[in-house]
Amino acid sequence: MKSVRGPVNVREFEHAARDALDPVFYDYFASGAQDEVTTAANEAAFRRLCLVPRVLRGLGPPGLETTVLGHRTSMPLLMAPTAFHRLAHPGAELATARAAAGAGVVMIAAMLATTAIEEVAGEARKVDENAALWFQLYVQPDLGFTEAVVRRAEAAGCTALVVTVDSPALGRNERGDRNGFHDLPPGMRCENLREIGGDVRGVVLSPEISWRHLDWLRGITGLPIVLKGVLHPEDARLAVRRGVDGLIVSNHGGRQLDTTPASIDRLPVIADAVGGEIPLVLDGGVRRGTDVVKALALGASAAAVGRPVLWGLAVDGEDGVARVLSLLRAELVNALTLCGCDSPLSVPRDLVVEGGGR
Ligand SMILES: Cc1cc2nc3c(=O)[nH]c(=O)nc-3n(C[C@H](O)[C@H](O)[C@H](O)COP(=O)(O)O)c2cc1C
Ligand SMILES: CCCCC(=O)C(=O)O
Repeated sequence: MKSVRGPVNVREFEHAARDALDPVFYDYFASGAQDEVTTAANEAAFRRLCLVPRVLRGLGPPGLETTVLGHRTSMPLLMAPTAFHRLAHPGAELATARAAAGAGVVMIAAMLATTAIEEVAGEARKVDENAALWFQLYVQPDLGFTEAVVRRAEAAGCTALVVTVDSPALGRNERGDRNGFHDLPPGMRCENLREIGGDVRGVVLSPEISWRHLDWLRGITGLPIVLKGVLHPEDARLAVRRGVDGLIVSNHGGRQLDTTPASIDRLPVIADAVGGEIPLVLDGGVRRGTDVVKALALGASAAAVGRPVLWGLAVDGEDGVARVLSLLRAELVNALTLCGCDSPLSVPRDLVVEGGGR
């Protein structure tokens, strides 16, 4: 018998989204690079890590509010940037933005969105005039165009730039190759790329992008800069030295270089390298409130979700995304309570052990 309540967790949202979506678009959202080893590893790593709760702490119900990069958020969970929301639902990024603003979480809007950043920002503000929106950027070799995009994000009121640094080339996506999916369907454009015609194929993922470009970016904008896609502790140290404001420890959901480690497995070593100097966000495979708790314990200020938002959007537009966020919120309250923690800031490192040892 089919459930009448709808999905009760993120996994069930994925199943429902798979039923709802064109299979080619489902593959685009779900897939990883090549053998999808890393995509699978991200979720598997969370299952391998165990939580060791503390008892009798008498703390009362946990509060979830915290700050990330100085922004208040109703819980330590952000929306990772994902491209092409219109493939999931006609409400596209406007629906996602309303759900994020309604839930009081930061949305990281993708440069490759199918809705212009000005419209996304306007929609979020209709729900909450203080809604926090960050902008994800692929630095382009054409610096004039890159600057034009940054100016649009600034003018729209975005409060941080998330520079994706794990993409000196596009990962090899074999599901996309098999499906012949290399371009947006007619009627959909990348509205943040208007200056170059709106065609996603105009975007250049270039191996020539370097720390020099970061210095240039630092010089043209006062916005905080967050690097997304750092996995090596030396890069984390270089980022701190270069004045970067935050890092997203991420392997792009396994969509770029396949066989990188699970992102959660890189978090402790990055946290040690950074030594608390700048905030860390963890994404990749976060599907449960317990996953968020593990990220907090291992040194993140917050976690972010990519695909879960897309599953919610595909199933029921704004309401679907809102439901995914509220499920994760309820799971997080439950997990923190069961762990004996009363806030995202009081999750100790020794809450997490490998496999049950020590
Ligand atoms: C369909 C899809 C599109 C994505 N597009 C972008 C993008 O445009 N820019 C970017 O920096 N990351 C992009 N990502 C990566 C996400 O920001 C995030 O790192 C990843 O999805 C996290 O893993 P999760 O999906 O397991 O939560 C995309 C991910 C997916 C699944
Ligand atoms: C040129 C498309 C890149 C979008 C992206 O980052 C992803 O699909 O993972």
